[in-house]
Amino acid sequence: MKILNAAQTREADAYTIREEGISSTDLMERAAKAFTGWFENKFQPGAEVHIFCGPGNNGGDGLAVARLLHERKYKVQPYVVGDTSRASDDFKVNLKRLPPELPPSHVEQENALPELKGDVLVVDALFGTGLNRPVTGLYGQVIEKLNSSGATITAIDIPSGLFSDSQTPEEGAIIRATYTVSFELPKLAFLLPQHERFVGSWQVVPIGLSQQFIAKVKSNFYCTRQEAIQRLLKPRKKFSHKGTYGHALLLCGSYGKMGAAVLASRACLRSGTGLLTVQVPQAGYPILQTAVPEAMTLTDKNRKHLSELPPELEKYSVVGIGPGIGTERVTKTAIGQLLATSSRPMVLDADAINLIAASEKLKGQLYQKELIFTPHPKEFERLVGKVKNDYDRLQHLREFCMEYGCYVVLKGGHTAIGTPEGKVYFNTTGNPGLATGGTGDVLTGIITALVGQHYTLEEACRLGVFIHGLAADLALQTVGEIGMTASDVIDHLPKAFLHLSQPQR
Ligand SMILES: NC(=O)C1=CN([C@@H]2O[C@H](COP(=O)(O)OP(=O)(O)OC[C@H]3O[C@@H](n4cnc5c(N)ncnc54)[C@H](O)[C@@H]3O)[C@@H](O)[C@H]2O)[C@@H](O)CC1
Ligand SMILES: Nc1ncnc2c1ncn2[C@@H]1O[C@H](COP(=O)(O)OP(=O)(O)O)[C@@H](O)[C@H]1O
Ligand SMILES: [K+]
Repeated sequence: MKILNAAQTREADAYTIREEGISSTDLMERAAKAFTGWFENKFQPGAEVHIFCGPGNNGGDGLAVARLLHERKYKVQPYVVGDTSRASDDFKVNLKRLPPELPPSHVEQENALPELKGDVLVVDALFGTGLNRPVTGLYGQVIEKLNSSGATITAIDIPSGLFSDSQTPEEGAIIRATYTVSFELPKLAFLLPQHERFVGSWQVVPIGLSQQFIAKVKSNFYCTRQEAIQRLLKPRKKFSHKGTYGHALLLCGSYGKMGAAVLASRACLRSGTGLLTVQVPQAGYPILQTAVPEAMTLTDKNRKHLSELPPELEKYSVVGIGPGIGTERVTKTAIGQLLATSSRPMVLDADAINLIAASEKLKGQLYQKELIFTPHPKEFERLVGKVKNDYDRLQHLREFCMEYGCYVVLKGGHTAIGTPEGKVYFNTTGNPGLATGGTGDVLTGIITALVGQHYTLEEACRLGVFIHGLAADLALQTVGEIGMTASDVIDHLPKAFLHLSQPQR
């Protein structure tokens, strides 16, 4: 699913109106109906609903929603906030369409606002994607008052005051919504951790914007949908054999962190690799052989740390390196050798990233290779330097990927996958149960297995991140978020692959 910026969304609206020969008021009615449908599923009729409308089309949506919810027996009170003498045309049309028994309350100064009780519902229709400056003055005061009311706030399209695709200036007030119901596509702002407290839980409702327009408009940002991932999944062939599905090599673990090697290995095997060889320091040999009998285990000459590469590197189809390896000097040397000698695609995680980040020499060896980095935000900052905010982080992500021609899986709530073309795919699976040690090692194992099975690097990143989150979502049903461990995620990988390979109803 493509993510459009505010200007492109306006163009999509205009294009749809032209193509379908409808009026902008018709499109607004569709949007209001879509919102109302969502609202009816969420809240019982009879509830008290206070709808705050600004001067633009978002306010127009609010007025149309007020009329529709009133028809559906909610106790609605619309408010028209500020000077609406220059309100948008569709706002005016919908103001006129309010039935006589539903007169709007005009809020021209803050003290005209009623005291709202915490148990009422608020619909925020002050500003949408037409916001062009930070919200201050009367609108800002209204937003602060709504935020402190304790009411359940549902934002139409986007929380008022939040810029949809660039950093909101600090002085602007922003609605803290419990729910945000967005039209047709999500906004970039929803996917950034810094906006969690404003956006709350978000949903997209279709309003029939032109798919033709959306398909041809250029965007660097995408949200991954299950249907797209299902199309990537390759069924296994009847006469295939273990050689068909790649021979993965994992270089993981150090004294005290052999668990990382076990987790990455188990996840790799549960993600369809044909063969797996794991090289661990000597101290890890009995551990690996016992915990992961399906894997072949090689040992380093060093007892505690990775210090050398296995012979015949080229016989492996992919190399995954990093989980639990530590940052010893000998390990850094081994990574230098790997980058210098291997022509295979590589998945670089954890301390492999930290060692590279700390060495200009190693960074210089990254060009012209097939590389996937899987940093969490701290590791990413070690690679690219301190970032100012989430938008800045995305910019660094795109620049890093374009400079080195690599993929970066920037992990987090909506993991962002950067590509060498400067595209970013946001993942849509996963839950806070994943916020526990070892789940990143699991992801390394999964992506390594997929690259070994000849998925392209982009496919391996997108499918790998999606399936990792999906396994965690399936694990929710039995272990919940709090009790979830990395091993639970591995245990649910088979179900996750099954789920993806079955046609969805
Ligand atoms: N007819 C259409 O094309 C559709 C539009 N839709 C709605 O329209 C919204 C966008 O509408 P608009 O483009 O009218 O934009 P807004 O409703 O966000 O409002 C823009 C108006 O607010 C003013 N404004 C912007 N920032 C301000 C600030 N900080 N303080 C005070 N005033 C400020 C602008 O000068 C302009 O008059 C979408 O978010 C969506 O809710 C939907 O109804 C779908 C169909
Ligand atoms: N709140 C969250 N919601 C969804 N996924 C999360 C959340 N927190 C962490 N994750 C995921 O969990 C994994 C954590 O990886 P990482 O930080 O490397 O852990 P570790 O190094 O302990 O294995 C990543 O895939 C990340 O996207
Ligand atoms: K809004």
